[in-house]
Amino acid sequence: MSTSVLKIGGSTLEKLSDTFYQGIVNRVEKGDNVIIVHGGGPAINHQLEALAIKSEFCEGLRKTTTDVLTIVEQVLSGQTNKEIVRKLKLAGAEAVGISGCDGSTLIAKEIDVHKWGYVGNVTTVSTKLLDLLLTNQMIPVVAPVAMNQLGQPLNVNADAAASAIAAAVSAEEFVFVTDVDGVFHNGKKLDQIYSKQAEQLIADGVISGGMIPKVKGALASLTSSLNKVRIVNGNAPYDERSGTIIMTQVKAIIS
Ligand SMILES: Nc1ncnc2c1ncn2[C@@H]1O[C@H](COP(=O)(O)OP(=O)(O)O)[C@@H](O)[C@H]1O
Ligand SMILES: CC(=O)N[C@@H](CCC(=O)OP(=O)(O)O)C(=O)O
Repeated sequence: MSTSVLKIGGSTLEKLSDTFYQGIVNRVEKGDNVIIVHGGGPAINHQLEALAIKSEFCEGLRKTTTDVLTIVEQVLSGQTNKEIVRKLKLAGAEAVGISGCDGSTLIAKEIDVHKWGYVGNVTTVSTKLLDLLLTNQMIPVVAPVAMNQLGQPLNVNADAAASAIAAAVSAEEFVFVTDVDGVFHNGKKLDQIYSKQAEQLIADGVISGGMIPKVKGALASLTSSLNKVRIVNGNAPYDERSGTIIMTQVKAIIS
């Protein structure tokens, strides 16, 4: 039995087909463990705009005031999370939507209150609730809202939350599902990139914006049990050649 973590980006959520969800359910029926971690940046933007609440990004992270935090939690936990749960139910599986606050799944620490406000980096992952759900054939669907040690909710980038979870559950597979076919360089999709190359592409500005936390999250989760992470398009058919694979140099030479 293998454990997979799928991070579904807000960029692609609205466009995912029934076949995508059916694919997840088929895997669960075969006995695989699947954990979904989702984003929802565009839906948060939409709601903030509707309420005329200003929000800006600094180095890819949303500056999160008390007002922004309320909307982030409402949209991610209350809206986006439940939409995914319902899609999975329609596809034939039981799913349970949680946020990182539930069962202390994600404990985080403020990165820099002056710069970002209530934004955190995950410091601890508890896998208890995830295990409980998986052993009962329920798909955990995790919204990236965490808590600090004092119970203060913190907004966490969804790619970083997924990466922390993939490492904590020792996932055999970790996939970022987004709105592009993979990492592009000079107009061409890169089929695979090694860790050093990935760092260079970030430094050169080839990998920018929302692709940065994905590639950094992929690099952070690479271990001996997880030697490759894939970035794929949620709206394209999935096969062995799909997307961009991020892998460590050493593993690439051995395999
Ligand atoms: N080198 C690159 N290759 C592909 N996409 C890139 C690259 N650099 C930046 N991007 C951007 O990253 C985006 C994906 O990140 P993001 O919009 O945050 O998606 P998600 O909501 O799925 O997390 C792409 O749509 C693209 O605009
Ligand atoms: C701190 C921070 O920036 N949090 C993100 C959380 C959602 C997210 O990451 O959504 P995507 O995966 O769709 O980008 C935000 O507020 O937008």
